[in-house]
Amino acid sequence: MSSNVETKKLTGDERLQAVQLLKSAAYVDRSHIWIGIALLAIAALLEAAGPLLGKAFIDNYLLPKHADWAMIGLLLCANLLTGCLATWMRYKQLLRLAGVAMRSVRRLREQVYAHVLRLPMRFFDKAITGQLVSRVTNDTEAVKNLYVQVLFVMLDSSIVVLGALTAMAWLDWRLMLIVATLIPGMIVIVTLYQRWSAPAVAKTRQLRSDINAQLAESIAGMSVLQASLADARFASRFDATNREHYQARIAELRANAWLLRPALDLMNSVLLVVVIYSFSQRTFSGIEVGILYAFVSYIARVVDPLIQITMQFGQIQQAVVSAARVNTLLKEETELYPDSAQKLTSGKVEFHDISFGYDPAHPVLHNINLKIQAGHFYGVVGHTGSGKSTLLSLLLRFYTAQSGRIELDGLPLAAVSEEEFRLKVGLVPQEPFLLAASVRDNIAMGRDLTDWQIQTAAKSAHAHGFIEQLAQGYDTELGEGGAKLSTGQKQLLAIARALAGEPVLLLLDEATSHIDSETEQVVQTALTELRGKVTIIAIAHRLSTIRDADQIIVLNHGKLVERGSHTELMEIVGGIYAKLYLLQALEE
Ligand SMILES: Nc1ncnc2c1ncn2[C@@H]1O[C@H](COP(=O)(O)OP(=O)(O)OP(=O)(O)O)[C@@H](O)[C@H]1O
Repeated sequence: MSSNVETKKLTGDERLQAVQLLKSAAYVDRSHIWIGIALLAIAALLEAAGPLLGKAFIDNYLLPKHADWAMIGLLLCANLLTGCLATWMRYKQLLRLAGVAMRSVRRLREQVYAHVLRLPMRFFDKAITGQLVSRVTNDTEAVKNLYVQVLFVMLDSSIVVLGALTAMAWLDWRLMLIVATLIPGMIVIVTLYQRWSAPAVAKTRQLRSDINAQLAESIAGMSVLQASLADARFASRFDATNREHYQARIAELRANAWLLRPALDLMNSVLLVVVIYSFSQRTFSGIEVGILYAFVSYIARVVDPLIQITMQFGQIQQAVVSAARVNTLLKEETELYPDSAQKLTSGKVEFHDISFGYDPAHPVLHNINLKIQAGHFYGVVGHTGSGKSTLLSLLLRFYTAQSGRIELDGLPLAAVSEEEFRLKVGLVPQEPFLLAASVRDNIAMGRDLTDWQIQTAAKSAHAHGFIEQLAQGYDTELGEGGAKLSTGQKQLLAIARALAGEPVLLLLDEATSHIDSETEQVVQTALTELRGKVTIIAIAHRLSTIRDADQIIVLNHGKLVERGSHTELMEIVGGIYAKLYLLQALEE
């Protein structure tokens, strides 16, 4: 995830693809863009007419003392009208172009988020949460800046400059050429400024990303952080990063204050001196004064837009880098499953010679062969790190085995459509993930379930009783992470959620490790009642949970070493299960 785009220079290809992404995000709004540009052009041209009207007033009426009030009134009205019209058109185009920018960023954000939701679990093994959040928020925001800057500031400024230069050329092309020297002069100054400030700008961005990452990390691990009295250490680490960020920002502003503004102001003043001096060299006639007025007005008008144009190059660069990062994320491959109509009905599972390693060079599962009968209850046990969760992850299609095959209902796992698979394979993880939503929403999880289905699932999970006791029953809002429930209740709710999809296969990954013995009894009863209806595979550290399973599978260092019922396994002299069981019995 921490792609090389983060730090290295972009290649031509990456740049091209990033620009393509930017174009495609705004493509549907292209008609708005053209209308916005047309409005902008008209507004800029109307504004460029102002000094010309001023010049006509000075040269034709003020200096010759020609009091033609009708014409003077007409000129004033024209000035007022062009000003008002230009303002109105700017307002209309701002609405259009800002709308395009906002919608483009919204589309891009939705596209990125939808993509992230479909990425395989192996992606999240490497992903850094803070960076990922930054990709979806900051980087797409930088892309929005591009639309606002390029479409709005650059176009606006270019049209203003072009209009002013054309009017100046019409008045006096030689003087216009003098003014036009502003353009290369400014490009030099701004390029120097950007070179000087680039390291500080890059550092600021990096540090902002670090701040995000630190925040995300501390919030995710808040309980551990507070319990281990690490808050002071984390706060001082955060302070250090924040201070560095502040210093980098100050360095950036210093470059602006010391180099950019003074150099540009100096150029502006020198240019005015040159223009006024060249006027003084000519015959001082009434007509020249009007032109001088128009020129001074135009110079004042083009300086700012020119600064804006040159300053935008850096912004564009940043937006392209951001778009390239977003693009790298969008290019992360998602798993594609067929749109097959095959239905899962029985929940029979077969592992055929499965070997797998997160790093293929270091397998964690070796030649697993296992047939799991439909409707039966299987327990999986083994020492820590023996590969139990990995076995479930393969079955859940989170990862794909390097060799061997897994079949569900006699079909290769990859042949089942995503919708059917997620509907018919339920998972109860060790940490129940609850949304800050109502009990009902937490069970339905966006699926189109009826109240009856939700309640039936809750009853099967033995959760209905405590839900009814809650203040608003199924409508009770649970707060973030299900803060209002006990750990056991959360787990029962997670089981209800898994059952609500009416799965044929239910997987429990240490669902009873954190709950009290009483709730464990409830879970055990629920599992027993599901026998014959749903195939259950439960990993359990607490062996009492799976004691009554039809079959218990024992893994050791990634190999399937024992299998059988509790009684059968207890009879194996020196067997791993028997040892684990006796050890737990002693502890209790
Ligand atoms: N996402 C991962 N990336 C790389 N290695 C992993 C990943 N998840 C697990 N492993 C490694 O794979 C091996 C098997 O881990 P697994 O989680 O399957 O064991 P487990 O039997 O479920 O352990 P536990 O009982 O502690 O949960 C371990 O060596 C572990 O370090």
